[in-house]
Amino acid sequence: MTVSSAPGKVYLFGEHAVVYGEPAVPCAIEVRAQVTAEQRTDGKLRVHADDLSLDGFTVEYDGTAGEHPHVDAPESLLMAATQYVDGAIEQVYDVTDEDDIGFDVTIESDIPLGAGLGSSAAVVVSAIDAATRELGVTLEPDEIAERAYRTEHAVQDGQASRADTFCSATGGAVRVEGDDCRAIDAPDLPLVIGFDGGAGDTGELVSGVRDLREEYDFAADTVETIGDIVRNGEDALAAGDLEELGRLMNFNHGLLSALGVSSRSLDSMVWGARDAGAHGAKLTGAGGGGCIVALDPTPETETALSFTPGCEDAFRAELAETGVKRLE
Ligand SMILES: Nc1ncnc2c1ncn2[C@@H]1O[C@H](COP(=O)(O)OP(=O)(O)O)[C@@H](O)[C@H]1O
Ligand SMILES: C[C@@](O)(CCOP(=O)(O)O)CC(=O)O
Ligand SMILES: [Mg+2]
Repeated sequence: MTVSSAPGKVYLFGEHAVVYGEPAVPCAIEVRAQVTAEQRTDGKLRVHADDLSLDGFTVEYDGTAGEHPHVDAPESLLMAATQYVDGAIEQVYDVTDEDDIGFDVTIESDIPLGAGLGSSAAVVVSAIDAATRELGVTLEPDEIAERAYRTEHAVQDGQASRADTFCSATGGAVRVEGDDCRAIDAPDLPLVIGFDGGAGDTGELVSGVRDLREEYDFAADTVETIGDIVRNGEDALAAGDLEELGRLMNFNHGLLSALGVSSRSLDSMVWGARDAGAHGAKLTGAGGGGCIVALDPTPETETALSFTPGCEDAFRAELAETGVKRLE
C-alpha cells in the first residue's frame, strides 16, 4: 500500500489567460488531497471518494474502457466525478505497462471541489504518484506534473494549462507560460481565502472564455492584458512589494470579471476584503463560484470576510513549500 499527498493552489495572477499561452503565477498552499493506492489482482479499479458531492459514494468497475460504474447516480455527474481519477490510472498504466493490475484507490481531501483551489490537480498528482509507486516505479515531480497535465487536458476537452498540475507536483510559487514551467522565489505572502461554499464548472468556464475570445477582438486583447499584468507582477513579487501586488490582483480580477467568470458572491467577497483594507483581492481558478484570494498581513480581511454575505468560510493559507509528498 502506498500513500501520497499533493497541495492545492491559489492563482496570484493569470488563470484563464494561461490556457492561451500567457504567463501565470500560481502558489501551492497547505491544503492537501491524499490518495492511498493498493494493488488488486482481479484487474478492477475500485475508487473510494467520500468527499465527492454525490453525497459520498464508492464505485467499483472494470478498468475496461467504456465500462460504467454501477452506482445509482446520473451519468453526467458520475462522469464528472470519476474521470480525473480514471485518467490518472490510465497514465499509471502508460508508465508501467501493467494494465492488467487493478487498484483500490482511496481519496481523502481537504480541498473543496470545483472552488478554484485546484482539487483536481492535487487528486491527479497524488493518484499518479501513489499508484506508480505501488507498482514499484518512482517518478520525478516534473514527470508526474507532465502526466497529470495530460489527464487534465483530456478531461477538460483539450483546454488546460500546465499551471495547476505543475504547481501541485512541485510546490512553492511557480511561473508557467506554455510548456515553460519553473519555480520562482516568492516572499512570505499573507494569503487570505474566502470561500462561498459553491463551485464552478472548469470546463464550461474555460469554453466561455474561448468563445468570447473568438468572437471579440477586445476579449482577445483582455486575455493578453492579463498576461501584461502577470509580467508586471513578477517584479513586484521579486521585490516583495505587497501594495503593488495587491493593485495588480485587483486589476486582474476586473479583467476576469469582464471575461464573465466572476459571480455575485465572488465579487461580494472581493469587495469585503478590499473594504477591510486588504492590499488586493481577486477570484482564484476557473471562477463561477468558489474562492477568492486576498493579501492582508493583518487579521482584518479574515474577520470581515467571515461577516460578508455569501462567504461561508474564511481562512489564512500558508504557502506549501513541498509539492507531492510520499507518506507511505
Ligand atoms: N476529494 C475528491 N475525490 C474525488 N475526486 C475529486 C476530489 N476532489 C476533486 N476531485 C475531482 O476533481 C473535480 C473538480 O475539479 P475542477 O472542476 O477542476 O475544480 P478545482 O480543481 O478548482 O477544484 C471533481 O469533479 C472530481 O472529479
Ligand atoms: C481556468 C484555468 O486557468 C485554471 C482552473 O483552475 P481550477 O481547476 O478552477 O482550480 C484552467 C487551466 O489553467 O487549465
Ligand atoms: Mg481543476
